[in-house]
Amino acid sequence: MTVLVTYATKMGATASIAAAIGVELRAAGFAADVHEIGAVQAVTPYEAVVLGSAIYQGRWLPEAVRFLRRHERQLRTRRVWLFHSGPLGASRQQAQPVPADVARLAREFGAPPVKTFAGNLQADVVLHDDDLERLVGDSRDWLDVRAWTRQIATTLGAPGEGSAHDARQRTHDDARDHRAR
Ligand SMILES: Cc1cc2nc3c(=O)[nH]c(=O)nc-3n(C[C@H](O)[C@H](O)[C@H](O)COP(=O)(O)O)c2cc1C
Repeated sequence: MTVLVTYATKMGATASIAAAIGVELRAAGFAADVHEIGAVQAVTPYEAVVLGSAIYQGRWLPEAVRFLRRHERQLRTRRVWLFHSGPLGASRQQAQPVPADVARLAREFGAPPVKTFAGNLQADVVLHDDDLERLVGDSRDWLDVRAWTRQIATTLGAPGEGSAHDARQRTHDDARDHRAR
């Protein structure tokens, strides 16, 4: 089974989280492709998708939301996990609200609750902004990232296994989408 791990980032923190998820999935025996969202043409080669975005001003990066919309039909027949990266400093462990557009799509996919990961803020990004300057630093929690990924691996089951019914359903839906284009 190959898992797609894809992400939207402005400053790289979410990219490193996605890379760590890929490493952990491979350690669990899965094939995992890790790509920035703009580099992904199709989700059809994948049985499961893990997608994350950085949060800015309470919202996901627009390319992440566009991706979810563009691939909505295919994602409905795949296992989907979503995460976002944001909180810093003293609030780093606080789960962040899921933007309404993302929450609606997550429901469509039957995805589990969106996971919040703590983020990273580099000093050069926030020069002359006193509020943000106080939050500068790397709050990322690699143990949290690994633990969440292990749960995904457990849910996906042993590598190579997969419901034949699920696979048939995906093939059927993908073929229908292809004809509809
Ligand atoms: C201008 C600005 C706005 C931000 N807004 C939020 C926010 O609303 N919620 C949040 O949790 N984090 C917020 N953050 C923190 C970033 O999400 C965090 O630094 C994240 O890890 C950056 O990810 P990236 O490096 O992948 O772009 C903000 C950071 C900046 C610089």
